[in-house]
Amino acid sequence: MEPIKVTAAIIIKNGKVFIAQRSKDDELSGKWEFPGGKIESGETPQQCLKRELFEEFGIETKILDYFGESIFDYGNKPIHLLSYFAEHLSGELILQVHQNYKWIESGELDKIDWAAADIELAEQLKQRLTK
Ligand SMILES: Nc1nc2c([nH]c(=O)n2[C@H]2C[C@H](O)[C@@H](COP(=O)(O)OP(=O)(O)OP(=O)(O)O)O2)c(=O)[nH]1
Ligand SMILES: [Mg+2]
Repeated sequence: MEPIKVTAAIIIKNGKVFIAQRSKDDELSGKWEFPGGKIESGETPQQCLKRELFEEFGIETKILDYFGESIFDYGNKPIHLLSYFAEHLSGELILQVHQNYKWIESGELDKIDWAAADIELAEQLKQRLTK
């Protein structure tokens, strides 16, 4: 089956990484993620990510460099997660779909209860940021 393409943002501010917790009525309830969402037809990954960050948090962002990817199958549908660094330009963060968010130190990246697809990505990010 063709994987579902999903974008994920790595937003870093004052040395801390932004992560969000999926909501209670979600398939991956309580798990933490790099926020983003499914790429819609005709969209580039960068356009998708900018749209998702506005829809989910009401923030304007600039999408920066590609970081890395992860392919994971939760059982019914493989997910191809594409991550990009992003800068928070403006707008107060307001949760629209998540139950919580936090800014974490890079050293905490391997201590989070991640959605399974994110574990490898978080590990790669920790190596990148702590070296
Ligand atoms: N955005 C995002 N999704 C992730 C991550 N890790 C992970 O397993 N996923 C999975 C959860 C979902 O099954 C799938 C799609 O992400 P999503 O629920 O954010 O999609 P979306 O914002 O477009 O929401 P919807 O329209 O489907 O409700 O990707 C991640 O770090 N970020
Ligand atoms: Mg989403």
